[in-house]
Amino acid sequence: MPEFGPIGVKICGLTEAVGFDACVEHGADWIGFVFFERSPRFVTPQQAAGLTTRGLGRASTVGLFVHPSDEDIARVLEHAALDVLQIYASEERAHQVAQVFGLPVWLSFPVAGPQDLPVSCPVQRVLIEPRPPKDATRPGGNAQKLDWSMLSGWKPVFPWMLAGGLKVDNVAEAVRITGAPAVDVSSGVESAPGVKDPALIASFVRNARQAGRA
Ligand SMILES: O=C(O)c1ccccc1NCC(=O)[C@H](O)[C@H](O)COP(=O)(O)O
Repeated sequence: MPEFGPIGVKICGLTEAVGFDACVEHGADWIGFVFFERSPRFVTPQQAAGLTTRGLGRASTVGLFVHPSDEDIARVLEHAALDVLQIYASEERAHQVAQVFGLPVWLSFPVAGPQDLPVSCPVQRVLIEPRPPKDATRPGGNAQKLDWSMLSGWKPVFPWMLAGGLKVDNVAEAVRITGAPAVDVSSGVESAPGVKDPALIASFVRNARQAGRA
């Protein structure tokens, strides 16, 4: 798998070949698939498998699961080759998933205030995301932005990624303020929920990379 450069870029919630191919062409480090049925970005294991084969060896694939059982994950892995499991669950459950499947696990940390920022990394990487509103129908992918200033004094020594409300025109500022080593976007590179826009993907990757070099 490619090593990521100054800043890692993940594009999440791919549902179709046009968007997937744009991620590969423009050099995204990770491409994410959402296995959460209530999401507009939901894909079946078979759909994900069809897409992952298009980018073999050129980008890592990430499967996103919300409070999954082992069977939920196993059902997907029967079809789709995933490099990383990103989960919304407790730290204990994330650790268990890593042991059961032997794959790198990333855990989402919903953050409402500085008290929610993790002090250690229970798995391979943590995702720092805004805590969703109470009436949200999903725990992420809501185009909701974190108050980045909250992270300015937070200096983790473990791998992490910034997510939530990132866009072509704010990713550089987000990286500058937070010092994020990697960024994750979904809504910000879409023309409609679940439909990725190749031009926005290209600009997002370029702007994130430039920010990482600054
Ligand atoms: O995207 C979804 O529909 C989704 C459903 C359930 C859990 C998480 C989900 N998305 C998470 C993400 O795609 C990423 O965290 C993303 O970077 C943040 O989303 P966005 O604010 O839309 O860029």
